[in-house]
Amino acid sequence: MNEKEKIIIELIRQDPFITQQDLAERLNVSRSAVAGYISSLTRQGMIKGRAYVMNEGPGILIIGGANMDRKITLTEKVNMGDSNPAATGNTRGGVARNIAENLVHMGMDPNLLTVLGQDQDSEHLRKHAAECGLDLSLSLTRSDQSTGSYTAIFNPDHDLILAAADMAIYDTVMPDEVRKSFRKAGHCEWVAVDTNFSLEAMREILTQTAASKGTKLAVIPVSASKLNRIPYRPEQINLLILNHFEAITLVKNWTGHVTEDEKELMHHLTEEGVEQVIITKGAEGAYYQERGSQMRHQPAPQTNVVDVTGAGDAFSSGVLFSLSHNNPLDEAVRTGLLAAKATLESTDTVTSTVNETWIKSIQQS
Ligand SMILES: Nc1ncnc2c1ncn2[C@@H]1O[C@H](COP(=O)(O)OP(=O)(O)OP(=O)(O)O)[C@@H](O)[C@H]1O
Ligand SMILES: O=c1[nH]cc([C@@H]2O[C@H](CO)[C@@H](O)[C@H]2O)c(=O)[nH]1
Repeated sequence: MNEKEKIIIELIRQDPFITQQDLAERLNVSRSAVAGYISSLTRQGMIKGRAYVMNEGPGILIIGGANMDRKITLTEKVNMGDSNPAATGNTRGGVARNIAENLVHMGMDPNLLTVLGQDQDSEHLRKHAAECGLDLSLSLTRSDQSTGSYTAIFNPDHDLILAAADMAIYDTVMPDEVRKSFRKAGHCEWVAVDTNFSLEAMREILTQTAASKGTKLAVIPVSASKLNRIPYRPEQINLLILNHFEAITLVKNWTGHVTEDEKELMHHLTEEGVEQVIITKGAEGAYYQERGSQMRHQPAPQTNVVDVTGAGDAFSSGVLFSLSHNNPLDEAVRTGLLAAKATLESTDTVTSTVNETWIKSIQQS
């Protein structure tokens, strides 16, 4: 390496984006002479090439259900034990999948670890994921199981009468499959898990997350009946987002205390060791608390409810987006409430209204 080449290397080290023209001026030589030095340095292996630096954003792994949802809305008051006139429709669902799709719309690049059958529903879910850019490369397939499905029946006012979940496929996920997927995923800033997988698989998810330095864990229950799939390791949970009824049930399961009071529910969950807890309560909005501080509350914004499915998932997506972009919990809850409002005002479980432009506009408001 001659003197000029040594200076060029030093200048590139100080500013990897320095142009050949700038180098020429600093060395008092022509730009074409600089081009000659650069090709010589490249041949010598001192310069490996020019590269664009991508903004990868925070890595986030979402784990849990990807279902087909069947929505049945009665057109008249329910008549139990009889045939009821209704309007039906199918949509994509699954708490983990809904959250992952919302995050893709918001401009993030989440990886979804789920399990799908080999049927029409899985074909539809895979095709849609490919179209919207949702990464399913870590997901598993079962040829002998049906893709998860969720059938919800609503009264004419859009209130849920009952829902039925066929999700046996999720119980087939084995801890060693979870281990392999974590190895493939590499480092993530956040792991967010719903409670569709079995307790054994969930244990492995918590173990793998704890073993990955600096990775935060969010747990988002899908229903009160699946709360027993959360391993009792509250101190490993950085963020717990659950609705009021789930909070009452979890506190009872974990501590034996029976209470409906938000302050007491928060107290118990944070005392057990959870770092940040958010309890959503329908039109009342969200209560939240960080361990060692006071409970706070934000009311839900005025909303014209069209369809309630997916509101909780949109809320969780807004919170995860905001926290993974290093915003404080107050701001994350505000984003969650606004995402839930947009979803409630749409018939879609995941609404395309909540997208990158939307995120920018609410950040400025
Ligand atoms: N009737 C409503 N009016 C206004 N906002 C609502 C209403 N219902 C739900 N929300 C919003 O959605 C958020 C989540 O709703 P909720 O507490 O019912 O959780 P969830 O049971 O997980 O929801 P879902 O199962 O319907 O997705 C609330 O915190 C609130 O912001
Ligand atoms: O047990 C479950 N019930 C419902 C859901 C999903 O909840 C979504 C609405 O919040 C809906 O899409 C359904 O599939 C799930 O993933 N597991």
